[in-house]
Order: sequence, then structure tokens, then C-alpha cells
Amino acid sequence: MSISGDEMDPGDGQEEKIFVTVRVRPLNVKEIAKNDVSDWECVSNNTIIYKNVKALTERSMYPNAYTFDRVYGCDSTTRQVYEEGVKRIALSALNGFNSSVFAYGQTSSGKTYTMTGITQYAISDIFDHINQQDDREFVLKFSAIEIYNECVRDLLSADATPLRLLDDPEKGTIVDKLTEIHLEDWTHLMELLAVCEAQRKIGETSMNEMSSRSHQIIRLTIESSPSEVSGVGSASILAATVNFVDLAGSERASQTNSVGKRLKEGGHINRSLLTLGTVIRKLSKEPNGHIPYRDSKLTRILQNSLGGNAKTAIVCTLSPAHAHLEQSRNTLLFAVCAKEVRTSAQVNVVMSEKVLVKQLQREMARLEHELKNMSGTTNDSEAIIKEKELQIQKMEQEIKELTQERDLARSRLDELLRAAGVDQKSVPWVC
Ligand SMILES: Nc1ncnc2c1ncn2[C@@H]1O[C@H](COP(=O)(O)OP(=O)(O)OP(=O)(O)O)[C@@H](O)[C@H]1O
Repeated sequence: MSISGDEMDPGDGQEEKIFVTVRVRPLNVKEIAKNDVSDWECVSNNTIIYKNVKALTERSMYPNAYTFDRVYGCDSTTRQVYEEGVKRIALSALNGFNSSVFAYGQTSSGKTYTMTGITQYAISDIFDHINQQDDREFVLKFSAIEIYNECVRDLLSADATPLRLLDDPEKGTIVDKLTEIHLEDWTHLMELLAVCEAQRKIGETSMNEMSSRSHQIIRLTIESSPSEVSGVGSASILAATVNFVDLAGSERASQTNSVGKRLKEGGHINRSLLTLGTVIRKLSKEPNGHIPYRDSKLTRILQNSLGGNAKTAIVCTLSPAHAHLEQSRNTLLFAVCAKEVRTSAQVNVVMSEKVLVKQLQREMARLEHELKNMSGTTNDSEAIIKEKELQIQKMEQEIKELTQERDLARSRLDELLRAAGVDQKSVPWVC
């Protein structure tokens, strides 16, 4: 697989908007059984409209048409959602840009369904790309984080002790002691994803038998360095991460009939999503003002993806059912704000000690060479000066001799004039 310029948009350090898409899933069996109807229609590649005619005649504070980078109706495939924009963002990590792909939406709207496909398509493309490159060597590292009830957990560790978040002046927020596993191949990926799935907190609610009760971040770190055959031209080492974020779904306790444990989870989920919504809204309206990233673990961990050094795509998922109109509108409002948010991704170049030593050695050799050339030039100049000095001495000697000869000639002339009795003053050429 080759990555074309279109797919691997460089744009180092340039601001760009978050790529926002909306995907509507089909009505599910329960919704059909309740004779619910579909409220939404994608009328073009990027416009989705509210099609409930009765409501159109009512005065509504909500818009009835929304435009995004792409919209996908209920007959769309995850492959389409991936190929038409999300892929470009995800694969930019191969070129050293941090990137993130999020799924956001109410519970049971299709976030996990969409993100599972996107994660696998993207990592499959990353493997293909790596296999076709012989001028660079790649190392892939896999890690997985879960945020459950505001606690951060390592999905690759049997130890459920919450992990601490630390502030790194260069990298931003980092998850302390997070397991990173060297990813070998496709089979290895499938094993790791299965471990994450088994570890992730899933519970049954009345809206989704397999509801994700936590936020999940699958993180792939891609490091690449010039291979032996590539020569010195491309000496940089690139390191970037791509995050695949499957958020827990926003929900109303009344709709999910939550009590006890599920209600508590729902409270945490909604609070962190509220912070995410506030962060996105503030970034879209006053990006230079105070952004409350630190109000939730989710926004702290994803700070770079939301307004910093990253390329970001958000897939907002909707249930089409009329029963979920309010939630769908909230999701669309989130999406409207998200499309105004700008990030500015930079190529992340790192130096290994080996490369650093090599570069210093090269620089020293260059300086030594320059020094030698300079001392060569100095020697030449000294020789020229010496030669000139000799010439000057010779000329001074000649002047001295000529002056002596002139004086001798004058005195002889005086003698001759005196002997001839000629008055010297009457001879004009005798001074
Ligand atoms: N586009 C789609 N086409 C067909 N089925 C879908 C689609 N999206 C979701 N589904 C189905 O709908 C159900 C709910 O989807 P999913 O679990 O992905 O929702 P979710 O948004 O992740 O929910 P939660 O927030 O509760 O975890 C699943 O059975 C899934 O297979």
C-alpha cells in the first residue's frame, strides 16, 4: 500500500480544523418493535437534515440541517467512514504527526461498532505501509487505557490499581507506569485487542446489552528511523502516537433505567463528557481563554488531541430513533462546536543517543576540515605578505642607490661648471 500525498497531508505546524463526521446507525430491533421512526436523513455527502415533518412546522430552537466534513446514513459501512477522511488523520502518525480518532455519541448509537472497525483498518494499513518501506525501520508500541469512574487503568495489566497522571514539560500529560508492548504483527494485535475487550468495563443497560461503561483509549506509538540502506539523507527519527478513542456513551438515567452501580457509572460518564463538551465549546469560541482540561482525566489525557499538537477526527454517532431526538440534537451540537476547533500538528522528531553521537561526530569532522582550510588560507596570506615586504625592501634599496647616483652626478656637474667658469644660476636645468 502506498500513501499518497493526499492521504498523508504534511502541513507541519499548520493549524487545521478537527475533521468531523456524523454516522447514523439503522433502527434496531427494539426501536422497530416500538414502531419508532427514523428522524434523520443524509441528503448529501455532508448535510444531514431533521425530517420529522410535524416538528418542522413547530418553532424549534434547534437547526434542522447540519453540515459536516462527511455524513453517513444507516446503510453506510465502517470501511467508508474510515476511507473518506479518518484514514488520512490516523495514518499521518506514520509521518511523525500525533493523531487521534474519537467516537462520540449517546449510548447504543454505534461508537464501539464504528471504532472497532476503524482501529483495525488503520492498524492494518499501518502494517502494510511498514512492510513496503525499505528506507526506514519502524517500531510499533501498543498500550491501552481505560477511564472508569474517573480512575485511569491499564487495560494490559491484571493490576487494577489506578494509574497516576503526571505533567511532562515536553510531552504534556503522561500516564505513569502504563504498559507498552512491542507490537509484532496482526495476530499479536488481535490478541492484545482481545485482552482489552475482556478487561474493559462493560455492563448491560436497558438501551445496550453490551454498554461500554468506561472511556477506552487504544494507543499506538510509531517510531521510525532510517534503515541501513537509506544513507545519511534522512537521518531523523520520528515518533508519534495515534489514539483510537471509544468514549462511553452519554445517557439519561431515565432512559437507561439506571440504578445503583450503573447510575454511579452514568454520573461519572456524563460528568466527564460534560467537561469534554465544555472544553470543545470553549476551544471553538475562545481558544485563547482558560480551557478546563484539568477538570476531568479524559480531557487531561487528550489535551493535545483536543487543541494542541495533533491531527484529530471525531465520528459522532446517532441513533435515528425519534425517542432519542434530544440526545441526537445534543450530539449534533457537540459536533458543530468540534468542527470549529483547530489543532496544529508538528512532526515529532526525536534523537536517539546513537544518532546524536553520529551527528556530533559529523559536525566535529566538518569543523576540523574548515579549520584546516582556514589555516591553509592564513599560510598563503603570510607568504604573500612576506613576498611583498621583500619587494618593498628591494625597491627601497633601489631608491637609495638611485638617490646616491643622482647626488654623485650633481656634484660632478657642479665641478665641471665651476671649471668652465659658467655661472650655475644661468643654467636653468641645474637646481
Ligand atoms: N452502523 C451500524 N450498523 C449496524 N449495527 C450497528 C451500527 N452501529 C451500531 N450497531 C449495533 O448497535 C448496537 C449498539 O452499538 P454499540 O455498542 O457500538 O453502541 P455504543 O455507542 O458503543 O454504546 P455504549 O455507549 O452503550 O457502549 C450493537 O449491537 C451494534 O452492533
